[in-house]
Amino acid sequence: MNHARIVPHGSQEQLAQETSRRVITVLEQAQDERGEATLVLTGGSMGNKVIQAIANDPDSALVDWSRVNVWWSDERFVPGADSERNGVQAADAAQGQLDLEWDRIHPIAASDEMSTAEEAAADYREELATAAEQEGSDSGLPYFDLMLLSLGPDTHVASLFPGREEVTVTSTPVMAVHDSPKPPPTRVTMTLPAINSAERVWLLVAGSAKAEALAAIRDPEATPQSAPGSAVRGTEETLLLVTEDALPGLPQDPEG
Ligand SMILES: O=C(O)[C@H](O)[C@@H](O)[C@H](O)[C@H](O)COP(=O)(O)O
Repeated sequence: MNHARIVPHGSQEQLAQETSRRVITVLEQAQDERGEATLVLTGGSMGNKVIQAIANDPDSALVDWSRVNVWWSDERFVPGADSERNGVQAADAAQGQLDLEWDRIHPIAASDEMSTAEEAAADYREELATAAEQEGSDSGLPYFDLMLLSLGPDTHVASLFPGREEVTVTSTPVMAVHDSPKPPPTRVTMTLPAINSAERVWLLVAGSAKAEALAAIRDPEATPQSAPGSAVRGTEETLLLVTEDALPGLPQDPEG
C-alpha cells in the first residue's frame, strides 16, 4: 500500500475529530466546485465515531447538508430497523444533527424490503446507475468525492474478506455476499472497482487490535486476496488515517 499516505493520530478521539474536519473540508470544496457533494459511508465503530464527530462539529454548518449525497460501501442484509445495520448505526451517530435530504440518502435495501441479497445488490446497482445518468455519466457509478472505509482486524474492507472470490470481481459494482466470515452471514457490498472509483479513499485504522492488519496491508507482497485493504486506492488520494497504537514502533497511547 505504498500509494497511501499515513496520517497518525494520538487517540481515537483525535482521529474522529480530525477526520471530521477533513470530511467537512472535502464536502465544502466539492459543493463549491460541483454544487453538490457525494460521500460514501462505512460501518464499524470508528466510522460511527467520525459521523458523531461531524454531527458535533460546529464547522459542519459550513456544509449545505441538503446537497450531500450519501451512499454505503456495504450493508448487512438484515431487517431495516435492526441495530446491526450500518445505516441504522450511522443515523444514531448523526443524532439528527445533519439536515440531509431524504432523497439523497441511499441505504442498501434491507431483508424486509427485498427477499434476497442478490435483489438488494441489483437494486443498489440500479440506484447508482440512475444517479450516474443524472450526472451525465454512463459508467454506472456517480462521482464519489470521498469513500470512508474501516479496516477489519482480518484486513477486510466493506464486506470484502480475505480469500474470498468477491475481492476479485470486476464485472459489477455491487454484489451479494453469503457465508461471510464475520456475522451476520449475508451482506451486500461494493466491489473493488466501485470503491476505487472514488476521488479520495480514506481508510480508518484505530487501536492496537488493528496493528497486525495494518502491517499486512502495507506489506509489499500483499494481494487483494491475502489482504483486501491493501487494494483500495482513490483516483486522487489514498489516506491511512490511523491511531499511533496501530503503528508498530510508535509509542502506545493508553487512551487510544
Ligand atoms: O459490516 C461490518 O461488519 C463492519 O462494517 C466492518 O466492515 C467494519 O467496518 C470493520 O470490521 C471495522 O470495524 P471497527 O471499526 O468496529 O473495528
